[in-house]
Amino acid sequence: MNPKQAAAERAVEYIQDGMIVGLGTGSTAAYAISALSARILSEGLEITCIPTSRATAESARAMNIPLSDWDTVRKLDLTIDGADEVDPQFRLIKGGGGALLREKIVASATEHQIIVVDDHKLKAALGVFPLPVAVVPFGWQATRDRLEYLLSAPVTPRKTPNGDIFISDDSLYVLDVHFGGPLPDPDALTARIKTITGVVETGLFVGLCHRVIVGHPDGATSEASLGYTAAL
Ligand SMILES: O=C[C@H](O)[C@H](O)[C@H](O)COP(=O)(O)O
Repeated sequence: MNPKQAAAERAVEYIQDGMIVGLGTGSTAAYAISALSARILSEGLEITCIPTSRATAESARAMNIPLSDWDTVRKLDLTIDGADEVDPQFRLIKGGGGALLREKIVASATEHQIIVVDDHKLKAALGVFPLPVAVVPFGWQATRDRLEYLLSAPVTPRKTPNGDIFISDDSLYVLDVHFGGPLPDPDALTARIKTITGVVETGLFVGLCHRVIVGHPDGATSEASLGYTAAL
């Protein structure tokens, strides 16, 4: 079995009747959405979900997964999402698909955040994958220049495969910061970046992951948890 699929299917086992569940974005999270849909069908699982992107909402609807909105939900019991890099302290780089802002809002409101990855995503230190930063489109060129100056690293605007500038679900641009090596002081980095006017959010997630489930090439999974003590 595909390692991403194996990790995602293991994560879906943590979902219980009555939960409010966050649905992540990306290819790994997509496997979780399919597995969840299968459980709803086979077990009559009663849950409601908050999607982290329009694409995820569309997939969930197509698979008859009940969705909710923020009018009725303030806290989520469990969220399953992917990541681009994970370090030993469970810090993450996310946003390879541009969904970092909604993903961080959902993660911040989630009691038990499960990150599902294949073993290539495990890193001793974050920073080879470019760090996405969501910015307001107005004056983005000036925001990019200030980011480059602050961080001493090249910053490029995210483009679509056909070369247009990428626009997020919240009508923001995404600037990728190419550190090309370990992030400088990851715990303080988002606060530093947010001193720049025009920056909305970064794809650096600190203190927002409680469990990591890793899929391996042979289809086995391994997992570890941090700071989450509820009986499972
Ligand atoms: O914006 C996208 C998300 O942060 C994804 O969860 C992340 O990029 C991982 O995606 P994938 O599972 O496709 O590697």
